[in-house]
Amino acid sequence: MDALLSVRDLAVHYRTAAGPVRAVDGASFDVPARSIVGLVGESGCGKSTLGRALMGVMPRSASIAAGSAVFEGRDLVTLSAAERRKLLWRRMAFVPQTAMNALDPVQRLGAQMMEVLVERGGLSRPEAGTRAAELFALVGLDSGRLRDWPHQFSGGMRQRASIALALALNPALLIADEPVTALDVIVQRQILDVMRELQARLGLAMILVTHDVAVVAYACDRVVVMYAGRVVESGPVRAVLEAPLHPYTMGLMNAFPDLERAGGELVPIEGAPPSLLNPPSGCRFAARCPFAVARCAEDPALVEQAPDHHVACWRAAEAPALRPLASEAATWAS
Ligand SMILES: Nc1ncnc2c1ncn2[C@@H]1O[C@H](COP(=O)(O)OP(=O)(O)OP(=O)(O)O)[C@@H](O)[C@H]1O
Repeated sequence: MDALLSVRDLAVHYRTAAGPVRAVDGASFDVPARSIVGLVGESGCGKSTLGRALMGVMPRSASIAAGSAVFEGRDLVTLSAAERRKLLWRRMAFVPQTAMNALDPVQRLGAQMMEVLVERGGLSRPEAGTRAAELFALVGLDSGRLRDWPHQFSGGMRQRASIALALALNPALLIADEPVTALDVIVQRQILDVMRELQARLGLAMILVTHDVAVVAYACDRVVVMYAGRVVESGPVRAVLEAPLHPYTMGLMNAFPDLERAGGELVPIEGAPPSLLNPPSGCRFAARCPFAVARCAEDPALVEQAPDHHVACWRAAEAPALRPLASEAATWAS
């Protein structure tokens, strides 16, 4: 596969007084060029940590403990800080969890855009002015609004502006952390449409971090499902969401409303992900899994169960029989 980014056995730990929190504990997946990959899982599964580790924007207590992340042929894990900084914005860019974190509230949007284009991109001021207007148009904003302050924008417009800012220097990969979470469903769809359009028009690849499987279904080409710091299933969106092989993915599918149509009973997965301070041995989902068997006390490896469709579950071969059961609320009631 023509992967722009190849992540292998990546582990990211936080140092805490109670010991290391293994927030990402052996994650492997690929991001092919020109594709949108959804990184999905419940809160606390390590998605944001993984996205931030790839960008190299981590708190001081976090460190990459193992693994590799090869982007355009170079391992991000072993790059020096200076080499990393060169990639940031130019080859890979980040849209943080809330747009207000990307935007400076006391600077007009145009000035923020100019700063990136002139100072980081080395454009002349006239070139940067033209490019800023282009970028605003690209995300569906009127260039006249470059004179506005962030507070004059709605949530959706702010998200568009932070995407425009991330795109300023033509990155090949955009990592967006929960880009539509705080927005209502109609605006969510508009932003996801913008992201899809940009992907197609600019040939970008994106990693879209989200807790919402409906967002993945709507906007992504591929999906990586994370649970308790591990990848439990990955593959093309249609294959994974239409025929999930992991019970956690099956459970997530029941737990979210569809972005395009309401209806269908929502069934939550009982319980919560385990603490990553002392993660359980064996399959980490076993304690919440309605299909757990004795074998689940051993750790299942992530294997290619079907072409390009990876899963870490001892019972993956039985998935066709388990899926109908997983769609029943009674199965998940403890
Ligand atoms: N700065 C930190 N110090 C210690 N532990 C942390 C820190 N940040 C996150 N964690 C822990 O790391 C694990 C993964 O968190 P992370 O935020 O990456 O998950 P997530 O799936 O992105 O969830 P969310 O959507 O809530 O951000 C959690 O157990 C969390 O408590």
